Amino acid sequence: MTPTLDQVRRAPKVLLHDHLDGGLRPQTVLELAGEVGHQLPAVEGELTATSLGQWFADAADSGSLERYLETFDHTVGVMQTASAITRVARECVEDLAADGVVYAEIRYAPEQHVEAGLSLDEVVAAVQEGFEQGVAAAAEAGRTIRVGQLLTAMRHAARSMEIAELAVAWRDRGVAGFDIAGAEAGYPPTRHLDAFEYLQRENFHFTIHAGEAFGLPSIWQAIQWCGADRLGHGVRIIDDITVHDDGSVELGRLAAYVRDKRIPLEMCPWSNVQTGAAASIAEHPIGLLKDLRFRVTVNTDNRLMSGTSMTHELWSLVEAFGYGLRDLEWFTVNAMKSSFLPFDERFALISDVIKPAYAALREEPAE
Ligand SMILES: O=c1[nH]cnc2c1ncn2[C@H]1C[C@H](O)[C@@H](CO)O1
Ligand SMILES: [Zn+2]
Repeated sequence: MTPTLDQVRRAPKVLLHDHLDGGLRPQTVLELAGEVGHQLPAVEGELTATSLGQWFADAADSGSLERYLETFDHTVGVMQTASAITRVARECVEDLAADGVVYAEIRYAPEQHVEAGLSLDEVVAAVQEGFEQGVAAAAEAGRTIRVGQLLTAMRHAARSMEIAELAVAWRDRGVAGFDIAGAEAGYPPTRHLDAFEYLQRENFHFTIHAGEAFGLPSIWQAIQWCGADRLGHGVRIIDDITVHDDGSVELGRLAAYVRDKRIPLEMCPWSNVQTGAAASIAEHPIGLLKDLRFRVTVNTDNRLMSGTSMTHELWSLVEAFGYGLRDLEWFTVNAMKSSFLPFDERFALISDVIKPAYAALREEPAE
């Protein structure tokens, strides 16, 4: 059954890969830049929330991860005080809840928010405060959402051990896991091996951006050297899959391992189109990977830069691949199973929230 856009909007959604500094409202960027005197980029015509939002989308639509990442100067630049960070975190949760997201893990790099003198600990506290305000505001608006923080270390920098320790220190106060992000080529995840080994000794969870702008060696290192629980993007796993002329499919050893071990792929279709990792949504490897029953999840990555939302990502897949409600439920249950929440809580969200809601949507009369 093909869903309507309104049904996709109302369906419960789970988001594992969303950057806090990639999801600001354009209006908030404008206001915060005015408050702190941050110089925003020159846009065509008058500088308004609309023209600024368009600037982000155009600049990010670059075909290169490096140029895509340059746009973050203008979001990170206005997120240097506790009040600004708290506001962005609160609005993030409100926006996700309004989009029908019921569970989200939201990431950012604390080390990028200390330019005006905040300590790493104060940054995490400011985000947590904003998340709690956002959950409360969503509840007042009749929406139930649960959120956790993922602390990211920048792969070109050298603070991963410190950030890993910060994540573990906050594990019972809102931080669900750890990640590394930033330019991939030239910065292999093994540079941060000490941090990953520390996290494993602590029985903590982490995901690694890998297989986005760089291919199989990056994925292989993330899994086999670093021990990643999930792959951020992981889209280049497709390079280890051969589709023969007769339609038969052959998996290389790494692709087979990823599928056999049910390693979750945090796929972000529109982000990949912008950075050139996929030519279009219709040609995105997610279609084949889903058919082959990899543990695929659907995510937004950067809602501001991609002008996207969970509804928009899923709806684009419905349009490109003809997915129905059962397919969307499969992505959602995959994501919930792959979250860094304790098992019993994941299980409860699947059986008490996700499954009943999708069953009810399927019961709705066709338009
Ligand atoms: O898709 C991405 N790949 C690698 N790095 C990314 C991506 N999206 C955002 N980032 C970076 C830029 C942000 O400032 C940082 C922390 O959220 O993570
Ligand atoms: Zn990302």
